Amino acid sequence: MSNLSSAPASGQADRVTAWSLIRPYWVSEERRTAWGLLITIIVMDLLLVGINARLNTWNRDFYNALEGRNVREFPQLMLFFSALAFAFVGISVYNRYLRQMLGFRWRQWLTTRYMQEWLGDGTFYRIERDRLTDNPDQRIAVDLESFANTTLSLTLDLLSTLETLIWFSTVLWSTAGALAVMIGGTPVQIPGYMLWAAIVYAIAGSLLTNKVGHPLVSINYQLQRVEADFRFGLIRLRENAEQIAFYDGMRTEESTAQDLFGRIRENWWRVMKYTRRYSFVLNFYGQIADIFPIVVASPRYFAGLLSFGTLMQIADAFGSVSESLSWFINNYDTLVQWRATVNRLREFKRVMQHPHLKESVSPATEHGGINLHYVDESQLSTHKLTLALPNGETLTSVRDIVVKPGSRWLVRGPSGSGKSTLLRALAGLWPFGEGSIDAPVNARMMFIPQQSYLPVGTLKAGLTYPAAATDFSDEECCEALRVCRLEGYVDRLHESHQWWRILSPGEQQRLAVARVLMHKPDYVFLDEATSALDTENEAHLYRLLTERLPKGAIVSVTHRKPLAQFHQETLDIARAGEHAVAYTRPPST
Ligand SMILES: Nc1ncnc2c1ncn2[C@@H]1O[C@H](COP(=O)(O)OP(=O)(O)OP(=O)(O)O)[C@@H](O)[C@H]1O
Repeated sequence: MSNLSSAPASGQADRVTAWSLIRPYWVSEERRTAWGLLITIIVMDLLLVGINARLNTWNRDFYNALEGRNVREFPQLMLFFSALAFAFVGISVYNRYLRQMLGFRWRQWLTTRYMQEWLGDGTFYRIERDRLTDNPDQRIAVDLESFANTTLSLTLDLLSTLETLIWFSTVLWSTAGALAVMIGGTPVQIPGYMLWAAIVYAIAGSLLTNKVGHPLVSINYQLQRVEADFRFGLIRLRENAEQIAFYDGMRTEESTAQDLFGRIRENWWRVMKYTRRYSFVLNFYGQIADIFPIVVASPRYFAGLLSFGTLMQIADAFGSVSESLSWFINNYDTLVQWRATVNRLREFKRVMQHPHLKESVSPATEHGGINLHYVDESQLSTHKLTLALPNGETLTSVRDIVVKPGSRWLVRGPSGSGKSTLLRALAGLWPFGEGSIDAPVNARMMFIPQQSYLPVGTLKAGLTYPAAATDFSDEECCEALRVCRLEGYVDRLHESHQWWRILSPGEQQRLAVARVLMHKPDYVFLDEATSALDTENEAHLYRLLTERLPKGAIVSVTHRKPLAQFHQETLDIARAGEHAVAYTRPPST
């Protein structure tokens, strides 16, 4: 039994945290490789920081050698520098290579999982039907990539930054010495004063940057959304190029595209405004950083307590410490984008985990919704079925029907009365309303809409969809094409095209019927599936269906009177309020 309207354990939905997005990969079946790569990268990072630290002492010796015009030590120092530089280059290159490898593996793992979750159990359909979230394609294609790579680089950079901080803090503490100041006439020693100066300097900068740049988080979230909307708008335009050209709708399309772009522009101005503000802070901070340590250390240098080499070493160490402490400032842009990406993925994950969430609070399902039961019977039946819209408004009530194997049903009714919605409910895609449906548990069902979906690929793949092309022989496909009067395409079975652009609507409808003939479902539901065909071709296809699926039930939604001859039962659907309820009557021509 499946109750489509079953409410989720609400409350759990909001528990999607950044950590719950990060964790799964690191405990997955790929964890060994993942941790192996991560640890190798961290070791390399440590080596790089070690080399930098060694260069810091080299700096002191180098400047002291220069100041003392020590020609003998100079070549040795250059040789040592070359060795360090070579090691640094080699480790850096492979460090980056492995980071890219790990980032991609993580993205690949996430993409596979998200695709499974999105496509599984009709979630993608419910998300679109109820408009639960925007642009899921962007979340899978762009946000996951950015999430994996940015999380990785931020974490690794933070780790090596911490190591740099510890290392160079010790250098600063030990080399700069204590500063003697007079407070209220009493001499006071401040040990490791350069370190304190670096800490105060970095904290002040971080607080200021956060204050100035904070609005960028939500602006970036919006920006990603409007960028995706704009891209989607252009894709729709491209997909419907012919129709737009027929309508001569270029002006309207241009203004729609301009409107969408206008929203990007609006957001972009805001991004620029706040970026300008925080760039001021960042640049002032960067400029002062060059001179600040020398100014602070100069009293001890002028007092002769520091050599020139040590002053340079202190300036270098101060730079490293304040740079490490300014990690937050330096990565503010990236952090802002990362948070926006995480928020988008959290929302997407929440919606995927609970695609029924909106249904459970919809007025249309608060009294139970339509219950779809899978029963061990060969017939399909409805009980006290009322179809409604997601907002609870009643569409129509449907008289109880029993669709037996081999029976032929005609569903009729005015446009918008709810005929397609009834098919959606029978397919388990529409929970809004009341009553129940008993569907045969092992029956194979096929729903054929007016315009059938054709995947990208060969004509054969389109014909055998949703089965794989390899599930049917070429002979079976050719035969199905021929009987549906598509013999002209028999030789093109293995050609790959965007077939929905090549085949005429009528040909696409014939292809859909050929698909049905090959799959031989127990139940076939045709929703205006032959509307693009002439009466003779339409009758030919219906004759084929009834002859070749003698035991299959056929349910047709159509406005075409001549089709009545192929059906024995009729279900008339009435709009709510126009007639009391929907009713059945014998077919009439
Ligand atoms: N996802 C949805 N959200 C809100 N309303 C919807 C949704 N899908 C369909 N509707 C509305 O439900 C009503 C019935 O639609 P349905 O497609 O079932 O009509 P129909 O009888 O098949 O019409 P036609 O004969 O024109 O194809 C329409 O008014 C439609 O706008």
